[in-house]
Amino acid sequence: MTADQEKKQAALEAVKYIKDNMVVGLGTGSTAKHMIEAVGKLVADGMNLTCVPSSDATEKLAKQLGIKIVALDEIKKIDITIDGADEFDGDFQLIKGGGGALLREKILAWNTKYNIIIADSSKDVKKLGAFKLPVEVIPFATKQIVSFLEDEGLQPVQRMKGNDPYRTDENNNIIDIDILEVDDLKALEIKLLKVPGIVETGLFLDTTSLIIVGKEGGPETKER
Ligand SMILES: O=C[C@H](O)[C@H](O)[C@H](O)COP(=O)(O)O
Repeated sequence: MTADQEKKQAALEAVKYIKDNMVVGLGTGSTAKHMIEAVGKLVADGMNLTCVPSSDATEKLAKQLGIKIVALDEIKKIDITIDGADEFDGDFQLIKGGGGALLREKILAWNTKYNIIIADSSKDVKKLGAFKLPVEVIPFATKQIVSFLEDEGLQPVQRMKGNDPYRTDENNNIIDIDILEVDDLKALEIKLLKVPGIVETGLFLDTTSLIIVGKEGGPETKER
């Protein structure tokens, strides 16, 4: 099975949790894309769903598929959000933001009753950190924060798009850092979020309820 087939299998399994009249959070990325297409089919088949997108790209695709989109402030709580991840570990901790959507994704996750993560089997790791952790920062403070992260030994690299700094949907920059040697992720998260100008990190430590992994022989569902 290819990674993309695993992603699709996980996505199709996850949409089974969606019921009529739900408010659904739509994640971002290549795995989430399969899920959004499947949600589009549910809607085409007559299901009444209201969806909140986690990025401009997701919003665009959802609209093309005829999915009803609302802004987060138009609803009280999201019933289910289905999103991808760059890595997950045995404690349901994640690294997200490879595609730069971590800030809105984390806001959605926090405002969701039940968060489902869908992934191909390569995302399953013993310890988070082979994938660099994205940190979203405001442009005004980016250079200073890079320097701070260097002093912390986190080997920061500012994300670029060609010759220009990468910009998120919220017009911020991303700095990718190396956390492979970090054992206490909660302490790291607290330390980073205290720095003025750091808006959010791609560490999702306690929002996930269910992880569905695409696998040869059928999807594996891990419940927290
Ligand atoms: O910013 C992007 C998101 O956090 C994605 O959900 C994450 O990067 C996983 O993306 P993909 O499903 O393309 O591997």
